[in-house]
Amino acid sequence: MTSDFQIIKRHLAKLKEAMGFQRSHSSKQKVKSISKLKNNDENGGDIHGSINAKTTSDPPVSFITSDPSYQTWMIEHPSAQDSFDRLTKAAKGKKIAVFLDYDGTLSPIVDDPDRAFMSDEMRAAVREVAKYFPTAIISGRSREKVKGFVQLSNVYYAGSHGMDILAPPRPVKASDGKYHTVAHGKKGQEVLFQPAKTFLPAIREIIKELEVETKKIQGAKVEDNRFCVSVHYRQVRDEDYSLLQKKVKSVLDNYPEFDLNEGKKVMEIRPSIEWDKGNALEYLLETLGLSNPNDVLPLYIGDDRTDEDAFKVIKKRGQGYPIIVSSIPKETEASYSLNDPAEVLTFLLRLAKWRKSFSSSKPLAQIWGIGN
Ligand SMILES: O=P(O)(O)OC[C@H]1O[C@H](O[C@H]2O[C@H](CO)[C@@H](O)[C@H](O)[C@H]2O)[C@H](O)[C@@H](O)[C@@H]1O
Repeated sequence: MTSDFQIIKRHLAKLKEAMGFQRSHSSKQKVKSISKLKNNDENGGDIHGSINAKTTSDPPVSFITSDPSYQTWMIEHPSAQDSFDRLTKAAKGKKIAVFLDYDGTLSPIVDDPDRAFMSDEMRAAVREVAKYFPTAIISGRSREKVKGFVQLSNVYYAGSHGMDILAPPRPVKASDGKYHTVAHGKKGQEVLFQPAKTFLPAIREIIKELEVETKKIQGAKVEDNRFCVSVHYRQVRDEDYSLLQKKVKSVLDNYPEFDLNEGKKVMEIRPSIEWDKGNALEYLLETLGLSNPNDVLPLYIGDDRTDEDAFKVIKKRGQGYPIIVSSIPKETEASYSLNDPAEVLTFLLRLAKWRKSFSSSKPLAQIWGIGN
């Protein structure tokens, strides 16, 4: 007998088909295969249907909520806010570990990447969450830069899309040992995990070449993310985009050991190694002693393609909360959604408040010996 659930699923699939949804490009997909990116929206061309015309700013909330494609999408990716009681009920007797992306999640997307500041309210919310849950920020930025934006000492940081992690020392896979460097910081002994270290000299060369090649393209910006590089085109004129793309590709032709991926109005260049935000999430869970999937629920909030790798890992574990930040329907591995960084803020505050309300135990800072 066909269940109601199956009927609804079939109905949704038909609706999606009618609206022109397609599977997303995985974060590993090269930019070479994506044409005409410049005029697409924030998401680098994932979106189809009625919202295709969107360029730099988000549609008004009234439009979003009345848009049928968004409503359909929300059935499959319900709001983490609306599902809060269900999420926390499932977490009873388990530990939650919180993982957060930075740009587009903790800070709104802005034109100048150097000015993507986090609000004091958001900082306070993350600080509060990290008092009760082990918390890590996993960003595409360099670890130092994202730490400079966040300015919290009670969270862990992974930069360069997870290729630069500073975490407590714990036994991890022996094969990882060659990428470790012991560091002594405020939190005592920590270990730097940098699996792309051998690529550093080539990355320096690439940055120099890109700076020369893109100098004459107004608005183009090369960002040094230490183990990866971003070439921004948010402020590049539409008519200059293909020239910029051509120049970036011509530099990379001499560096076949690097991949070129597409983010939000940014071309992201990174070493072609099997290491992404998903691996970083697993690594952190392991080093923080949180690897038992029956006991630990990882919660990951992110907005971009590279976050999909982390969503996949959580889905594969079968336990946890992959939450996408998006105000438009898009293909994702996430199970839940939040509209924008403002909703992320409300959600984080609620999470901390919930934990605090039944907490007779000490805050993590005291247990883990880390400050805030
Ligand atoms: O993993 P993330 O922390 O989300 O980093 C991904 C990229 O984020 C930044 O670029 C994006 O945000 C900028 C500031 O709002 C915006 O100007 C840009 O258009 C976005 O793509 C960062 O600057 C990149 O290096 C990261 O790769």
